[in-house]
Amino acid sequence: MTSDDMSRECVIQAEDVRRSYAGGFEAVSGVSFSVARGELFALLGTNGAGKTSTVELLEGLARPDGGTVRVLGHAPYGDRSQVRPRIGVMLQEGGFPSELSVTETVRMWAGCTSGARPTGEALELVGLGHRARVRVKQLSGGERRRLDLALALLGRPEVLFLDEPTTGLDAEGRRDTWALVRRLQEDGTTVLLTTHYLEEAEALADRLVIMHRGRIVTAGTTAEVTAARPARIRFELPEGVPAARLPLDLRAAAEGPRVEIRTHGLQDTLTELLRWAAESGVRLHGLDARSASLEEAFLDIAQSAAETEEVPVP
Ligand SMILES: Nc1ncnc2c1ncn2[C@@H]1O[C@H](COP(=O)(O)OP(=O)(O)OP(=O)(O)O)[C@@H](O)[C@H]1O
Repeated sequence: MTSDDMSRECVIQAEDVRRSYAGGFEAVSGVSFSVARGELFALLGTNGAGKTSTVELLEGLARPDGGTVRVLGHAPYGDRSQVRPRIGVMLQEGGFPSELSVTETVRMWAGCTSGARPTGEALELVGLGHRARVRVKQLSGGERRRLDLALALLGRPEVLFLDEPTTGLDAEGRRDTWALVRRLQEDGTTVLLTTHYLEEAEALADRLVIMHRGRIVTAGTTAEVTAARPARIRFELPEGVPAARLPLDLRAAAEGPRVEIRTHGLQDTLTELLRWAAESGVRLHGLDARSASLEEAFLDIAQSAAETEEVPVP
């Protein structure tokens, strides 16, 4: 974070938070992070890592069994009446009465929301204006997600909790939602996002954490999280050019004509490769060079976390 970020008001704070379920199973085991005003913070993790269990504490749906959570300076469970009007929550399952039309659903919600946006505006924001009269039961899965989002945005929340906001949306719907989330953030909304789409976190998040089995295993910006992982260069050698002709240190990466090189010095390795190709008059088919993605970092982290947990066979 820059010093400017650090001076910004801390809007969400979790400190050594714990949550257990009946039977004593601890789903959240000492999680700490903070989110500044206007920041988009992503909570990522393996299945069952404890993301939803954590977010529910921030939304005021349950009280932590240990540690503290603060949203806008209040305890979200204990001071619910202070926090609830200022936050928007998009849950994984909206659970609307399916016989109501889209407009009726928004109006019903607006009835219990102070300072609600006009119904038409809320629907236009999420691209559902043309479906206003349709019954909820006739909406597609993606359209229901949009309705969930419209309801979360109805009260112009200062803090928005988005739990898997683009599940079921097609590629265009996903991009539209991303653009909307960016606009809200530009207007100063603080966003806490949980998602399984790492590309989504990469596109939107200022900072993120990755959880596994109730704990945070990595935290930082996307660049920080991916920095330690090698970049990748892929290409295919043309017929008649054996891998043995590649520079010595690049040969080991070849499997037949297909070559995949992993490197911590992308620029130097690429320069060496391209110089060799130019000098040898070799055309590299399908050449693709990229820094490590969040997805690769995530898979690495999940795999190494799982390996350290493996119980040795006696
Ligand atoms: N009501 C409950 N009672 C008992 N255990 C629960 C309950 N809710 C969740 N759990 C357990 O707590 C752990 C964390 O669940 P949680 O839903 O928070 O994970 P998650 O990271 O959101 O998972 P996913 O990515 O799969 O949605 C899981 O092992 C889950 O089975």
